Amino acid sequence: MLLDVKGLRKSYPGGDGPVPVLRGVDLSVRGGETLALTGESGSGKSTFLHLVAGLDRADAGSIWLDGEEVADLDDRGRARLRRGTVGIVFQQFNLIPSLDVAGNIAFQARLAGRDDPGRVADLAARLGLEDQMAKYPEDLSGGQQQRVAIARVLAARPKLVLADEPTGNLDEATAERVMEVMTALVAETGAALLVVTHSERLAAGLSRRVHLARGVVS
Ligand SMILES: Nc1ncnc2c1ncn2[C@@H]1O[C@H](COP(=O)(O)OP(=O)(O)OP(=O)(O)O)[C@@H](O)[C@H]1O
Repeated sequence: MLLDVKGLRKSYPGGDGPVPVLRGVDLSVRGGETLALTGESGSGKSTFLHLVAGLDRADAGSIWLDGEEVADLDDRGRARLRRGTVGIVFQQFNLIPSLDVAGNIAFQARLAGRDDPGRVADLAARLGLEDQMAKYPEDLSGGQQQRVAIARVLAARPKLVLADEPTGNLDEATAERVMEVMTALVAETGAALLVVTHSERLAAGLSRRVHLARGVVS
């Protein structure tokens, strides 16, 4: 099993004490699987992705990712996990403003020691970014920034790709093309893909569907 989550709990502080968001989430994902994670706004989808990527700590439960317990890792171990094992496409893209598109796409792959200019060029072409390579993030549209964020993660060849509404800023045709590229590329590398989405259409194109409600996944 690539990802094995058990009994995951997370609360945030609230005025009247901690507010539980995740109340015991269980989820197992094999390499090669593509999943849609649905759930109402505020149900905890982003919280879940951040915990799996080691960006935040859970209150209880376990996250086994590629044979390692994420909670047991120190900062260096988490950094290593984010460099090589798991890649996350953030809702807000989080591109590096001082790097051009080519630099942004290659950045994570370089950190992971998987720098491959051919792959960067191929990803850029497949995501329709080939004419934007010398531009900086501030000169891109929202949809272009979103595609750079996707290319950056895929360039590093992580075993698990997490994506938070990765087509939220794209028109339907572009969204469809981007999802095709994402699923094709994870299939090529045997990776798994977990996509947060509100789109029925997008969810229908993936191999499994899970729903987060009342703090649990079903
Ligand atoms: N850092 C934080 N501090 C306090 N509360 C938080 C924090 N992050 C998230 N929350 C709360 O936790 C709940 C879940 O938030 P989360 O962003 O995980 O939901 P989501 O399902 O991803 O929502 P959306 O679909 O709108 O992006 C929300 O009620 C949110 O207000």
